[in-house]
Amino acid sequence: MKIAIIGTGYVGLVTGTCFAETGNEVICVDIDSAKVSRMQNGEIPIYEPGLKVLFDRNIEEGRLKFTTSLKEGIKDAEIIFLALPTPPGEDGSADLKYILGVAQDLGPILENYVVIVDKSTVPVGTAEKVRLAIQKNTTVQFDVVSNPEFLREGVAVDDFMKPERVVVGTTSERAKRVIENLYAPLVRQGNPVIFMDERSAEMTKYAANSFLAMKITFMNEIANLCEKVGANVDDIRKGIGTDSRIGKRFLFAGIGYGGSCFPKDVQALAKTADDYGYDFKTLKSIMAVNGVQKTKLIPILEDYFNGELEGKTIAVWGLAFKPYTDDIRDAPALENIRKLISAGANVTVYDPEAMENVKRIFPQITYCHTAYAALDEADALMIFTEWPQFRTPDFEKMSRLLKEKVIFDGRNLYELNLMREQGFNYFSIGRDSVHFTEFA
Ligand SMILES: NC(=O)c1ccc[n+]([C@@H]2O[C@H](COP(=O)([O-])OP(=O)(O)OC[C@H]3O[C@@H](n4cnc5c(N)ncnc54)[C@H](O)[C@@H]3O)[C@@H](O)[C@H]2O)c1
Ligand SMILES: O=c1ccn([C@@H]2O[C@H](COP(=O)(O)OP(=O)(O)O[C@H]3O[C@H](CO)[C@@H](O)[C@H](O)[C@H]3O)[C@@H](O)[C@H]2O)c(=O)[nH]1
Repeated sequence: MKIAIIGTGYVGLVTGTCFAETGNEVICVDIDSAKVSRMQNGEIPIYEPGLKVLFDRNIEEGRLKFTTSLKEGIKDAEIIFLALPTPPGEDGSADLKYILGVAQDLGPILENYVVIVDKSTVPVGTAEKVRLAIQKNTTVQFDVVSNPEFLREGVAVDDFMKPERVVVGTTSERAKRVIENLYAPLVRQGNPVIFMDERSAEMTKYAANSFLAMKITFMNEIANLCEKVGANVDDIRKGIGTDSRIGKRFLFAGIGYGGSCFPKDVQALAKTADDYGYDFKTLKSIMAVNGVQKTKLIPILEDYFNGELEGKTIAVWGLAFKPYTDDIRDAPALENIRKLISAGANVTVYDPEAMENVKRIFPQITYCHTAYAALDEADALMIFTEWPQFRTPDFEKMSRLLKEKVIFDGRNLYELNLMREQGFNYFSIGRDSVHFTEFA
């Protein structure tokens, strides 16, 4: 099939590349001309494990192309995906200016029947808005389908190629057949393509993300209570996760959820609820709890240094909002670094992939080539992302480099007994602290 992808970011590029991999002819369109010329020269603009191999192969075999021209991109396309940004507007609702802008532009250039697919995360009613915006400017027949994307960054290729389910919102039989054919190679193992109406598909995406954000937030609150009552949240996680009604995944307590999706999608669903006059209390609590959780280690760090961070050097391991990505959108690390800087601390950081992106926000901090280099003469270590290489470090080397043997761990990487054996003061989430040094 001939497919056009409009918007070649994380979702657009993964979608385009993976559909090229299953034999389709794909053209990716983006308004960012620098990004398009990099891709035309074979350079991949994002770090996503496993994507580069597919990207290279499909360019080489002529199934994956890039352009800045919408008209050229959609020529002869049977399916047009909209994988455009839907950032929060000033009032927290999803800003539809990118989606509706492209929809306006599509009308006059459509030539034949086409299925237009919303892959972006969009509020209930958007498919209808897109349909009206296109219809204004064309007499050509088309269908608008809602097909929300559930991939996770860091494992996006796997999630896309082997989806647990594909959700498709459409009431058109013609569009349904086209989409069924397109996804057939990806759901061969028996995972379902679930058809529903457009509004339900749009709502499904927000419900999924908000539910997951709620699961994490609930565990973070259990963790906060564990600290007070002297219980261990990791044991609680194991104890409840084995109940299949609860499930093992997304129960890891830490310094809150971040990324380009959960924060904005929970907020957008809350805004939709407000717009419809429904007081969605759970969503409001999720946002409030997560807001505080992200920097909960800072007051503990301040107490440790008797309220004085001025002139202290704080080493940071991990900047990305999660491992295996260079994405720093709404990463908890950023807010923590902002607080450290305003308290007068010197900050030395290491992240395997995300340092270039953070340099644009915090040019004044020190970027190190290795995790250990960040520790040299530092007064403390803070951990914000659970990159695997931080899990079994050389503790003796760390002891030699750090001025004080103290770790503030936002991702619960180390067992408490290990920290006791290694002689580290250690503060984590939802577990007892380990401290050899008396502090305020
Ligand atoms: N990132 C994820 O993990 C993920 C997963 C599922 C769903 N989503 C949703 O998918 C959508 C896209 O997210 P993303 O992370 O890929 O965004 P992104 O910011 O990485 O990419 C969007 C791309 O669209 C381009 N663009 C903007 N206006 C354009 C226009 N008029 N014409 C052509 N291109 C244009 C931008 O230059 C950019 O390259 C959002 O609604 C998001 O909520 C994201
Ligand atoms: O047990 C957990 C699991 C995750 N997180 C945090 O939650 C955030 C989001 O993680 P994850 O869901 O793995 O990453 P995303 O790539 O943002 O993916 C989410 O957002 C995407 C965009 O909508 C959806 O497509 C995915 O299904 C959904 O998982 C990160 O900050 C994680 O550190 C935790 O704190 N504890």
